Amino acid sequence: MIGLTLEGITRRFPAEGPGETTEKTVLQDISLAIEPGAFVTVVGPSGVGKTTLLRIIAGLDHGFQGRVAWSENRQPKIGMVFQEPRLAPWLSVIDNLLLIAAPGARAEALDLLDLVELAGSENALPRQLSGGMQRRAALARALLAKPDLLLLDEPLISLDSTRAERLRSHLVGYWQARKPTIVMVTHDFVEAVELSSRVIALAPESGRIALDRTIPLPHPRRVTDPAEAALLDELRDLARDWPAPSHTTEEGEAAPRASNAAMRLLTI
Ligand SMILES: Nc1ncnc2c1ncn2[C@@H]1O[C@H](COP(=O)(O)OP(=O)(O)OP(=O)(O)O)[C@@H](O)[C@H]1O
Repeated sequence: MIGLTLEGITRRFPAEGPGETTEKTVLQDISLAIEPGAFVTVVGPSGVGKTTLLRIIAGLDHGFQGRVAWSENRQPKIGMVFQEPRLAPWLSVIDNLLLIAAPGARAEALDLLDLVELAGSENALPRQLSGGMQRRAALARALLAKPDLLLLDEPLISLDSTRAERLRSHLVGYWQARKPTIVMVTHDFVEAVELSSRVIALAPESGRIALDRTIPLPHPRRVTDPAEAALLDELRDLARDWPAPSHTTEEGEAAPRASNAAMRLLTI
């Protein structure tokens, strides 16, 4: 198991647009120690820098100030699921999975496709799948690589609520069995509180950490548990002034986000 430490991470992007001279700071002085085997969820409004933080941790963004250090002084094996699935369009789903897997991994790849509820789609080309299905294939591909650190950018967005519920439970089962360290980004507070061992909220404007809570509750969790309910209330209070995000449906169309997460927040 691998842990990581973020020390004073600050990310500024150059000014955009003619006449704009001020740099844009999206993350400011983010310092965190993430325990080996933790399941950390990062929440925050759209544009606050959640994806940027994942990209910095993944080593895909080098333009930041600060430091990322690993608990064992070695570069971990990192699996990342991006918001866009990034499957090779000319390869079938199973071949996309096997592209970066060890030889002889076909049976395991099929098991993982089953886990993400894509059994029977292994020979389809990515374009024959919906956006949500492609994202699930990308999740299976990341799991097959057996990463020490799994970085997930909204992996369950746009799924219908029943399927999302099942996949959450599969994801927790995978985490408990394998104990990779997970850092996940989500807009869904209930998802954050149901799944993770720690929730971190980033504040708009300042780009700093607004909330950092560990969740020492066993799984499966119930949102009616007082400790969970209290944390949800705290997150809702924080988010009162956040600009409304938008999301993408299973069919890949932009849709107003009056959907799952909001409904679930309202009904709990
Ligand atoms: N390469 C870049 N150059 C300039 N600005 C960038 C770059 N990458 C990200 N940004 C800006 O940084 C901000 C944070 O982007 P990021 O994608 O990390 O936000 P986010 O919190 O993940 O948003 P969302 O929830 O909508 O995915 C955005 O305003 C974005 O436009």
